[in-house]
Amino acid sequence: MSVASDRPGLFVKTIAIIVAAGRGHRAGQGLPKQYRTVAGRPVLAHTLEPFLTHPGIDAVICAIHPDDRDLYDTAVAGLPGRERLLEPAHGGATRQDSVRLALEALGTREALCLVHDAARMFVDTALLDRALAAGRSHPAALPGIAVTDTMKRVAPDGRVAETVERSELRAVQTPQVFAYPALLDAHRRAASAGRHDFTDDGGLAEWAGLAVHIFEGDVANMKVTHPADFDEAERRLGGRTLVSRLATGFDVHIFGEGDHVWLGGVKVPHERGTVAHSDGDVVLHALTDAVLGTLADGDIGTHFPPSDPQWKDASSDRFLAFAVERVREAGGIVDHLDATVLCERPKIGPHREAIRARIAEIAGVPLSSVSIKATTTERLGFTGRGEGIAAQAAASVRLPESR
Ligand SMILES: Nc1ccn([C@@H]2O[C@H](COP(=O)(O)OP(=O)(O)OP(=O)(O)O)[C@@H](O)[C@H]2O)c(=O)n1
Ligand SMILES: C[C@](O)(CO)[C@H](O)COP(=O)(O)O
Repeated sequence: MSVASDRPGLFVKTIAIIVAAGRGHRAGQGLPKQYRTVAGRPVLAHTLEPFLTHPGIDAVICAIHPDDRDLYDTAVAGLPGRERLLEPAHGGATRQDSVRLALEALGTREALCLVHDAARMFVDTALLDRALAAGRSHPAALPGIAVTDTMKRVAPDGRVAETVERSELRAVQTPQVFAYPALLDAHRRAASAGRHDFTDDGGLAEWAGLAVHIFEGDVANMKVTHPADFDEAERRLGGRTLVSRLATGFDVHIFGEGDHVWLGGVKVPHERGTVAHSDGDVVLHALTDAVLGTLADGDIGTHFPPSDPQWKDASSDRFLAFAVERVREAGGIVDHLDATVLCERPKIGPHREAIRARIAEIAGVPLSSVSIKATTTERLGFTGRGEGIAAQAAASVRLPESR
């Protein structure tokens, strides 16, 4: 595993940094992409396994976002080679910052260092073998693949400025490999120079004056970046296709004594409260049923029976979080949550944005995936008479076809 230090040109240790602190904005939905499930496992677990089980790699460290510790712990639980995984470092605002912070956290000297994107989940042993071989011969080496399309340089107005000679071009991937001290020095210099915008370590190493070499990459080593990449990743790992499902939910609570109601996880002042076993949050209850409906997995009462004293006065956050987690465990993605509140009062408008934000937080979806609407019933019926409050909801998800 380790390489003898007294052999010139070789290294005591080989370490791998997996950068996993990004937010995955381009991937669109839900959790940061490295924690989303593909073929039943988080992307990060797929990515880590070949590194943790490669005989030429001594230790692996991830750079993670400080908010993601629980997701990270879940993703790495039970991985083979787990004992080689170091305590994660906190990443930074850019990929470049995340790499530097992981390098600083290592404090290793005589090391050969691989840097890899958590989002490249198809790295295999052969590519790692090529990376390690290249790293032993060059201070900096990157996997590259020849481009097969004709390349144009394009002006901001869309006009083609020139056709670029493609035989000289390579699309560069990770794992990129470096001598640890040279890479740390290059990162420190770049940060001191106010540069935080290098999209890969190869570019930063080049800027720092290192001789950067290319070795053969792998066309299969894609980076999951856009939503469609997840469908492609699922297809490769088992031929599963995601299909859309839509379901609805409905809930009612009677008004009783109190000075507030809970709506979408937000405490809304009102001259009445709700009579309920839990906190009586009709919005979260209707949404929970809608999400469970997409799985044909019963309803809120199936999983949290009102007869069970442990749910007495329970905050309804956990009901929706549970339902969303069921979708994710099934390898699915929650695409959209929509609810309409039916009541004469309280007025929902002033609380709408707070409710949307709270639901997005509970469900782990972007704000743009949550919609809250409200209507009176023109003084008709129980809501019109102010006897109670109701909510109806819809949820759309994508689930593996086999579900
Ligand atoms: N501040 C950041 C930004 C990115 N990354 C990591 O760098 C890799 C490649 O970046 P990219 O695909 O751009 O990921 P994101 O930044 O998460 O995606 P997006 O740009 O769509 O938000 C990912 O594994 C990502 O987690 C990181 O560790 N720290
Ligand atoms: C490091 C990288 O994967 C090499 O192709 C790429 O530069 C990451 O780019 P992004 O802008 O972070 O998606």
